[in-house]
Amino acid sequence: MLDLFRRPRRELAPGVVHVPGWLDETEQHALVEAARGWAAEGPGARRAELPNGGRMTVSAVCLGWHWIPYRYSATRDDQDGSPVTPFPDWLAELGARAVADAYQDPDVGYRPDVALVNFYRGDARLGMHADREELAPDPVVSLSLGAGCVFRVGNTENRGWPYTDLQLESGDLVVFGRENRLVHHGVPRLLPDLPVPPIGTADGERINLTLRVSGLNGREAR
Ligand SMILES: O=C(O)CCC(=O)C(=O)O
Ligand SMILES: [Fe+2]
Repeated sequence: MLDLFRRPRRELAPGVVHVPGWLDETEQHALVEAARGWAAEGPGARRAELPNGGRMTVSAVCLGWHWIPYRYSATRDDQDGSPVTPFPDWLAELGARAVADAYQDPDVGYRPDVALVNFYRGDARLGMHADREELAPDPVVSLSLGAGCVFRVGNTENRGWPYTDLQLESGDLVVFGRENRLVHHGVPRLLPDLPVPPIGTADGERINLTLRVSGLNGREAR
């Protein structure tokens, strides 16, 4: 169906692009299935412990490199020490297509090797932060599935004002890179009352994947 009322692609700041409804329902469903598989593998998803002793409210599993606040490792050092789940080729190809579409540049080369797969329920939220553990300057690709949320895009200087709040829905793509690669961002709350297509998420559940280029090139992280 010709979707005349689709929310338009929007560049929020240089290098920060929101593409609503980028994934179709079939692709969303496949990603939810894949996320369930990764979350069930080995020690599974976990709420990572923060340096202050608290735990994140978001539960996550990593692909390619294991992210622990705030470093990468080849092994799940905060779990059973097993090797991290490999990053699949098909996901790298999806990431390349995402960046090409968001930046409207078919020749943009993008080869992600890390994914953080985040599971949100209820009051789960993500405080303002910048993704700065990567050594490469390439953009971050964010794919949203299931329940909607408020996504806060701030500035590169600090975690506060100025910022813009946007609504992310199932299937939405956000890419942030270029001069805003280190922009602060976060998820202050879910929007569980928005309609969600039947893609296999539970009531009120949101799944988000961020794809990144680690720049670690097979080297052991710090
Ligand atoms: O859940 C989101 O939309 C953002 C996730 C995020 O910023 C991260 O994993 O670093
Ligand atoms: Fe992030």
